[in-house]
Amino acid sequence: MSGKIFTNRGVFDETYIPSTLLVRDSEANVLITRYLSRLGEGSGSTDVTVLYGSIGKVGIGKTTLAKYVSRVLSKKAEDKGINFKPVYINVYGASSLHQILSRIVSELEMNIPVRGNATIEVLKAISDFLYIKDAYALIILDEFQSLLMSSKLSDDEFYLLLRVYEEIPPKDNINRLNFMLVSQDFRILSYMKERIPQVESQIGFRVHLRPYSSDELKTIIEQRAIEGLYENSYNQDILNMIADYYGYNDIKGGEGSARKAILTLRMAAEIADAENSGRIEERHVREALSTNAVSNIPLDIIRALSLHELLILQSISNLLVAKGGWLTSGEVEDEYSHLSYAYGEEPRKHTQFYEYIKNLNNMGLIESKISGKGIRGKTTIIRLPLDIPAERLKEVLESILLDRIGGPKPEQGN
Ligand SMILES: Nc1ncnc2c1ncn2[C@@H]1O[C@H](COP(=O)(O)OP(=O)(O)OP(=O)(O)O)[C@@H](O)[C@H]1O
Repeated sequence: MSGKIFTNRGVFDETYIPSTLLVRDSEANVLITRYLSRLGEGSGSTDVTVLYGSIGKVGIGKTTLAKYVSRVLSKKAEDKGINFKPVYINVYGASSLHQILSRIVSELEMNIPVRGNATIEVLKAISDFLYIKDAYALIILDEFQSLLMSSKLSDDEFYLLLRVYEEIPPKDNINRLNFMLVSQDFRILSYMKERIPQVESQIGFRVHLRPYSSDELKTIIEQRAIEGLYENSYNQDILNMIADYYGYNDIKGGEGSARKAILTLRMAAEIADAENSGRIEERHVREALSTNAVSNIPLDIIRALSLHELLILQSISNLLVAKGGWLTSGEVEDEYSHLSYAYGEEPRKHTQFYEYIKNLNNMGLIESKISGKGIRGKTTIIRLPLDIPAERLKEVLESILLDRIGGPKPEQGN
């Protein structure tokens, strides 16, 4: 059926990080060198680096850079015989310092119970653990501004976490816990100044990421094309069209989003593939751009959903990707129940499920109506609004769920 376009669809996934970063490589190298020398040095206070983007610009590689740096650091540390443990946490929606510390404990694979322990005890345990293992941790806190803007952590708790070296001096005076704070834009610096000035004044490194220019986007999508598409299925003009469309410059503006450029290339490739064509042509790119399907997912709203709303939305997109059309609420509830177990969660009861459906409907994330009389009698039927593409939503939700609760558990619970 298909097979002339893609060699590896996986490289177009939102969470895929190439083995080398061709753009942002200089920022990556600076960060890697800095952390590496600190790992070697040992002593010193807690190191806090801030990585931030530009107002209103998304998909510009903040998360990618942070994860890439920690990946390379892991390898380099291993070569040097240093026990290095990177921890990545998206703190969007985190409810307390205790919860964040629990995540750190589990990422570090520490075998200690955290429930019932005071926050300070958990932090001490982390510090002791690193001391005993002679290990260094780099804690990446993504979407850090969301914490600063909420009142979930008190100022004291921020200090406790980010100046852990001062609060809990390690036994051998070697600081083993460092932080990288990732944020949407520079306002993180003023929020920090306001709430935690002593941390702000000690920031070791500030890295500002700008939206990508069209040349940078060309490099990024060419790398994906090489890794994921047959060599003769695309040409440079196709890549240029996409990169020029999204590329940012001071005169024309532009979104500068690598995410959208990559998705557009993928969509054009999917359209060509679906036509059983051997090449991606200009019209495929035009269609991918004009369906504009890449831009209609209200990320902010989706990220603010509760876990079970996310699971329900994920069930709906799974079913729509598989079969399209309108779905009955019964089949959505079944799918939701399976999915919840797969993620190790107890599905909510029927009444609550309906509440969630109502909320999602009110927020414009789904459409629902009562079906006319059919074989099954009257029932609520559901679909996604036409401008939200199920496949893309599915990917977005998978990545949000991965950040929130990790991937589905290997064995299907039910
Ligand atoms: N320098 C790069 N090289 C290769 N791929 C990149 C690069 N920067 C971003 N990408 C890709 O673009 C997509 C979006 O990147 P990422 O999630 O890092 O952006 P972000 O700025 O963190 O987004 P958001 O603002 O939504 O949090 C990902 O698929 C990522 O792999």
